Amino acid sequence: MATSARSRAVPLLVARRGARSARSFSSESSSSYSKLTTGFSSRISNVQESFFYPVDRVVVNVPATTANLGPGFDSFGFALDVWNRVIVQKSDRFEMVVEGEGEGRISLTEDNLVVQCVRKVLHSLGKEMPPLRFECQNAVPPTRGMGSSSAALVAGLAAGLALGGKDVTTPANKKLLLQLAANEEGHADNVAPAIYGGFQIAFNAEGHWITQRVHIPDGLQCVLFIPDDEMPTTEARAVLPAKIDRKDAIFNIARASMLINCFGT
Ligand SMILES: Nc1ncnc2c1ncn2[C@@H]1O[C@H](COP(=O)(O)OP(=O)(O)OP(=O)(O)O)[C@@H](O)[C@H]1O
Ligand SMILES: N[C@@H](CCO)C(=O)O
Repeated sequence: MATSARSRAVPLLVARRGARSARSFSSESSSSYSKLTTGFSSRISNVQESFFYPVDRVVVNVPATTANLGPGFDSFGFALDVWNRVIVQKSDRFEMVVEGEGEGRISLTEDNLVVQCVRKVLHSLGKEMPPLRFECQNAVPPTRGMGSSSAALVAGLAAGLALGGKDVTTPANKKLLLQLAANEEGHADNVAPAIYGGFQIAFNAEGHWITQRVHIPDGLQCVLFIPDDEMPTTEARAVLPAKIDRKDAIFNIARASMLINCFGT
């Protein structure tokens, strides 16, 4: 089954050993090389150690992701070497600064997705959100199919957990982060690679989100075609049929399985 590709970044994998990746990104219609992040974790591990310390400042780096990979609708996604950085600091008043992609369009008020996520996590930990200064340095263009909302969700939730005293580098807290982020997003194909890096197969099993890494060859690069036009995920999903034929399901199962096998051989 395919989702609407109109106005979404379309990934094309090419093996280019030793080739350089793009250093910067633009939201203009363009094709661009981006390395896949094949490391064993995303740079979410950069969150400041927070065990037993009052945390005043948190820095989170979260990658762009591409999801719906081939036949893997809502389940296959991988991380790209394009990063948003969110710096959250205790302050005497609320402040939001957005630089880079989405500047001038992304909300500067407390309804910003990153802020909402920090507040939500702190609430769930029984804490009120203190006055905070947010600095968002964005390289991920919003509403182009590069997982900008997932990057914002993961950054906000991770920052909230860290401010609430959790060490988000531990496997248990990464798992918690996956549950929180996928529940917010409704599917895990962007948030799983945003948290764990690399190529992830993610799904929901009886209310619990599960993700598994697909080992991919080193040196793969992804060519992205990024459209000028924006397409919010809600609009793209709205054109999908609620049901699919058995023959379409069979078509998809076979190709999804073959895609994973191709990466492994
Ligand atoms: N850096 C950001 N900071 C705060 N909010 C953001 C940020 N980036 C995106 N958003 C929010 O997410 C919305 C875009 O989400 P949407 O799911 O439509 O696109 P996407 O995540 O870029 O695409 P896809 O999920 O298909 O890859 C924006 O309208 C904005 O509300
Ligand atoms: N699988 C998701 C990816 C984009 O968020 C979708 O198609 O909505």
